Amino acid sequence: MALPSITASPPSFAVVIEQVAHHVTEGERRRELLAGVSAAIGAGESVALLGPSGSGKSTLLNLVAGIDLPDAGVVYVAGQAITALAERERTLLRRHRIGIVFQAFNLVPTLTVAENIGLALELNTWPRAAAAARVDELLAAVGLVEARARFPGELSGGEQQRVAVARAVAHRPAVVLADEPTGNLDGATGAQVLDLLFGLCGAGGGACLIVTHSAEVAARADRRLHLVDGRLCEEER
Ligand SMILES: Nc1ncnc2c1ncn2[C@@H]1O[C@H](COP(=O)(O)OP(=O)(O)OP(=O)(O)O)[C@@H](O)[C@H]1O
Repeated sequence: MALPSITASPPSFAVVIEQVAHHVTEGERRRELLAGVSAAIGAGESVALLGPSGSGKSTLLNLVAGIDLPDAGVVYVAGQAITALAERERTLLRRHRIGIVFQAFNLVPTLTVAENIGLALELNTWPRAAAAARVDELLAAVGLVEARARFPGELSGGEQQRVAVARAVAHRPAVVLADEPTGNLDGATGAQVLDLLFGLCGAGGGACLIVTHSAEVAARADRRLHLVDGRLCEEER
C-alpha cells in the first residue's frame, strides 16, 4: 500500500495510527505482527496498550516513535506523518514531540540526576535559564531535589524511574511512550511512578501511551487497547 500524500492529521490528536501493517521474520518464517491497525490518541489522553507476550506491543511503540517504519500505513505524531519522514527528520520529530520511558530506566550513567532530566532540553536547545528552571521544577515534582547531583547508579530503581519520567516529560512532548515503566518495580513504587507519569503528562497537555501487562496499571489509564492476533481492539467500559 502506498503512503498517502497527506502529511498532517487534526491537531487535537497527539497520535493517529492509520491502517498500520508490519511483519517480522522469525528464522525462515514471515509473521504478520500488525494486520492494518488503527487508533487515535487525543491530546492529554492516557491509553494503555495490552496484549499477550510477543503480540507486538513494543513493536507498535517503536513505529509510533519512528524508530522503525511499518510495511504499510501512516503514523501521525502531533499532526505530522512521522512515517513519511526521512530518518534524520524522524529523529528531530521524536526529540521535539515525543518522550520515552523504558522498563529498564535507561538513564545515562555518567550524568547526574539533574543532567539526565535536562538532556531533552539541551537537545532541543532550550535557553539555559529556562532549562535550569524546568529541571528545578521537575526535581521538586518527582521528589528528588536532594538527589540532583547524584548519579543513577546511586539511586534505587524507583528513584531512577522517577528521573526517567521527569526526563521524558521535560520538553513537554505531545506524547510520552512508556514500555512497561513499572515492570521492574514493586507495586507501591510502581503506583507512585504511575502517579507521576500520568500527572506530569496531563499537566503539560501531553498524551501517554503505556504498554503494560498489569490490569491494575491499565485501569488507571483513560482507555485500554488490546493487541491480539495482529488486531487492535478498544476495551469497552
Ligand atoms: N527486529 C526483530 N526481528 C525479528 N523479530 C522481532 C524483532 N523485533 C521483535 N520481533 C519479534 O516480534 C514479536 C513481537 O515482539 P514485541 O517485543 O513487539 O512483543 P510484545 O507484545 O511487546 O511482547 P512482550 O509483552 O513480551 O514484551 C516477537 O515474537 C519478537 O520475537
